Amino acid sequence: MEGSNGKRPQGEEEEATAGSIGGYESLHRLLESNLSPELFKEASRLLLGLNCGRALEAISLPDGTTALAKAHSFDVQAFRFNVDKEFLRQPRVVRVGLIQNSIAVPTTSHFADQKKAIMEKVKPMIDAAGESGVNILCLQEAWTMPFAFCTREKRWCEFAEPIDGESTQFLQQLAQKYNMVIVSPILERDVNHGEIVWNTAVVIGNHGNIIGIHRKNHIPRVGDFNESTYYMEGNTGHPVFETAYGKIAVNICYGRHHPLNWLAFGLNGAEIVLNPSATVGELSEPMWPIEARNAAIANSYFVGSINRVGTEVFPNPFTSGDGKPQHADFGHFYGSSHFSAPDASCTPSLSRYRDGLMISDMDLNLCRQIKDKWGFRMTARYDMYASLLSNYSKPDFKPQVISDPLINKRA
Ligand SMILES: NC(=O)NCCC(=O)O
Repeated sequence: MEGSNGKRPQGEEEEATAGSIGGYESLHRLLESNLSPELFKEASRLLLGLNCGRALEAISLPDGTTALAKAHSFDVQAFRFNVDKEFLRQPRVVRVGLIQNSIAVPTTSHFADQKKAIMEKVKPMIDAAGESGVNILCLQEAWTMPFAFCTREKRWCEFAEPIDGESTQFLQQLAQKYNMVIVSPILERDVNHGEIVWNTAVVIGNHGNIIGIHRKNHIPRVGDFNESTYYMEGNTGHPVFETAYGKIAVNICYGRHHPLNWLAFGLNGAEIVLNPSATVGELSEPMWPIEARNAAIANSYFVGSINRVGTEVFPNPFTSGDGKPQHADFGHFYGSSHFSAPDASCTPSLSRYRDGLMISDMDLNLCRQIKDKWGFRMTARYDMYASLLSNYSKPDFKPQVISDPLINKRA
């Protein structure tokens, strides 16, 4: 367990802290433990912003939740995003949860055992969310399996399930039990279209019904992320799911590097966009706290960012055409799940190496308040960009560049 200073005591197994920052769970914990309270307050203000002029409030959770977190050794944190009081609208507070986790057994185990072990591991975390009254819960990308897409081996396709398959049925019961919307990102087997594979989020309603699906729009071709070997770019557009608790959308992992992807969910009216991900430190960590937060600001909605944790070692080494020697793992998935708000505030992040549940209360009225304040939608000039994009996508597009006729003249 983490000590009272946020650092693991010396002597605990090194493996337990693999992925820590000098023994600390997160940058936030590192700063909190090493700065004076005044300096920490200032650093937090600059790093996390302010919400309604104040630092975000932590909220206390029921004893049942903290007991589950202790018993199953996962990080749990909870915060509240406030809004200004309005005269004509009632508050629209929803409680949203994000779950990050490592895989449960080695990737060499029987596939059925791997899936079962992950489901067993995630179940108490879902229970903890349910006990805490979470209304909308999102799991990590391809949560039922190791992120084996680095390997290019086709046998991992066996983890793919139809939309109404085993993991959906498992979650449907929990959604109903806890009256909770659950977003379940899985590897999908499209049984109606030649059994092809997609990277899909299934949105399960609070009555246990399947509201719909979204398939990952942008497929990475970077580093070890050889996902294009397995599935194509999604064909579901940018759906927004109107749930009992608000309008939500799912921007799956690599889609977070595409501002137009974020924009499209916003144009369709999303109030919360969930970003279930699987990404590693060496590749993307400097981008992680920026992109989602920028999307929340630019599109006046909340974003929930989730990344898996740990290092997943595969049976056979692979290369990825980047000149690096062959290796058998992606590197460290750095967790750090968190929420960003339209007013530019964000929560601290969950642990860089432990499983975790991040909970936030958010009043969705903040979305319109920020639209009214900043007017980004009003000032966006969509027609100008629509015409540029339409021209750009034609084969005869010429970039609008005005060259200095004297560019080659000597001074
Ligand atoms: N899962 C996934 O799309 N990862 C790509 C790497 C990244 O976007 O950081």
